[in-house]
Amino acid sequence: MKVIVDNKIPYIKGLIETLAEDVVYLPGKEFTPEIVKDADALLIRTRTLCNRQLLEGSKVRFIGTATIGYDHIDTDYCQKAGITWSNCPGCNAGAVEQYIHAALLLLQQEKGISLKESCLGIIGVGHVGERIHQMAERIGIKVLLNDPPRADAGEQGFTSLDTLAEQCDILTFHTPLIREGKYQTFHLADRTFFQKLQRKPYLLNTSRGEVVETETLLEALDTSTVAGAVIDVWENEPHINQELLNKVFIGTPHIAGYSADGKANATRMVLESFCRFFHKPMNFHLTLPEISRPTLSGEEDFQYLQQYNPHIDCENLRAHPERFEQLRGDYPLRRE
Ligand SMILES: NC(=O)c1ccc[n+]([C@@H]2O[C@H](COP(=O)([O-])OP(=O)(O)OC[C@H]3O[C@@H](n4cnc5c(N)ncnc54)[C@H](O)[C@@H]3O)[C@@H](O)[C@H]2O)c1
Ligand SMILES: O=C(O)[C@H](O)[C@H](O)COP(=O)(O)O
Repeated sequence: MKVIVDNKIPYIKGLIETLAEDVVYLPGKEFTPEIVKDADALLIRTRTLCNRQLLEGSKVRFIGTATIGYDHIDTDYCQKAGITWSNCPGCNAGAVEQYIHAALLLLQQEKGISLKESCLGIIGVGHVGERIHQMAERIGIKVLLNDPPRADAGEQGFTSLDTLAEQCDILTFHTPLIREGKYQTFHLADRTFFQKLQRKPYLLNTSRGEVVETETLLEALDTSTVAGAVIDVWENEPHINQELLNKVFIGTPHIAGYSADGKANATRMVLESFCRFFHKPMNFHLTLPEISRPTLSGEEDFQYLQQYNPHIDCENLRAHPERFEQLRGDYPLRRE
């Protein structure tokens, strides 16, 4: 069996070789129709666009993406072509929670936001959004939730996006990228949405860049319709809008989910899906390297930021925006 593996999936080397005879490692952007033609499976990240152009005429029967998001897989095409795919639900939700928690603490420390007197709107309340919800309740922020698919399924506790726009001081996006249909999230934050904002909120986006319309966010920052933004995901990555990078409070190279723990979960889950599909025994063991924990001092919030402070990732990106992809590829995976 031949498997092509993205060479930036950590902890997989040595394990996949026990499950397949022929394993080829490649950068995610270098998967071509010629290369995948005789592969049985692809183990990918968000950088490999899996569509007709890549897959037509190939032997590929299984695609596993070691990520939560799967908007880079043309699922309709895969269904028609008889290709099974899987993602890793929730794998790095803890890392995104850590990122948002740190961003909220920085808003409090540096922008004078009183979290306990603020209202946080969470748009998309799945694996990540639920964790943010619980974290926000722990630290005493009032929360409003927006998730039309869950509300339409009869679940309680959700409110409209318009209500969030009117009442929230901080808005955080955690939806998948859905390009069309009833639950479209492509440019969910568009001009109409920004016009409804009442409280000059901070806007946080760790979902996908295309969920927020870049030009309109820039205008909203210029006109103080929003007080500021924390942006981890960008339209047109890795060729990001540098004007936006310079204007945001925090701008990072799509690393909110980049904890060692989250990456290890993803690798384990993608291997489990691979084994289920090909009826292989799951007798591999994935262990994370031990880390020496730093000695922390000061108050609890200060200690939290000593463990992870997104300003450092922001400074690195501002110094070299052209190295967006390299900064992700060489990221020193943090612990949750
Ligand atoms: N920046 C990062 O590193 C990073 C890491 C993990 C995930 N993500 C992104 O975050 C997204 C969410 O992750 P998750 O694990 O919570 O996914 P999930 O599928 O568990 O939850 C997504 C939620 O969004 C809701 N939703 C769908 N359409 C919506 C709409 N139009 N408006 C409001 N809510 C809507 C769904 O009902 C669901 O509850 C992923 O799809 C991925 O794109 C980014
Ligand atoms: O969807 C996800 O899981 C995240 O966006 C993830 O962090 C992206 O990871 P990458 O494709 O860079 O491995």
